[in-house]
Amino acid sequence: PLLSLRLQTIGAAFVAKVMTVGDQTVTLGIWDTAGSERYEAMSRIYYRGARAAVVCYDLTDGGSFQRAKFWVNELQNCEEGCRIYLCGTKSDLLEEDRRKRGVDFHDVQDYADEIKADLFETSSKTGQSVDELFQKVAEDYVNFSAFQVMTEDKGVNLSQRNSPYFYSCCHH
Ligand SMILES: Nc1nc2c(ncn2[C@@H]2O[C@H](COP(=O)(O)OP(=O)(O)OP(=O)(O)O)[C@@H](O)[C@H]2O)c(=O)[nH]1
Repeated sequence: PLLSLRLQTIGAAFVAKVMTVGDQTVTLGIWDTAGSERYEAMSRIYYRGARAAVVCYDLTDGGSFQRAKFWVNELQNCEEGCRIYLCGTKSDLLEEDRRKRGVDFHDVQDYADEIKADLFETSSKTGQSVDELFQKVAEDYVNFSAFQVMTEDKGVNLSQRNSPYFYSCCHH
């Protein structure tokens, strides 16, 4: 094309997605934060208190996987109650040509095991595995919250500002 326009995320975009898990309805509040390091401080504001983070990298770009590790470290250091999902994007390009894979699948799988993250390979173009990813996020949220309620003595004190429930982006 003569003119190629690519909109970069500045700050964050928000969408609410209503999901069904068994007989429960869960509304995921999803913030799409800027991947660029330039907006690093701003992204931090949006994921504070998040219960789940989908860390994306481009399956055709090894460097993007290294940058994804930076965000995983950030989350591990700052967000104890946040489950991490690794998401390799643009899987449609690999369907076209396997040689385009820039990150070895087994290396990512090993890393995912190490950080106890689930791993998905998705395509925004074809929609491949996108629904599965968000369904897993919702299911884990429901199951993990149920487990947490069972193991907590007397519920949750919402007046505690550092309570993960206070900032939770997901709610029933
Ligand atoms: N083939 C293919 N191209 C994609 C896919 N997802 C994104 N792209 C392309 O990759 C480029 C970057 O996509 P974005 O969605 O803007 O990437 P981003 O990581 O959100 O970037 P920031 O907004 O800067 O954080 C665009 O040219 C998209 O068209 C995909 O699933 N398949």
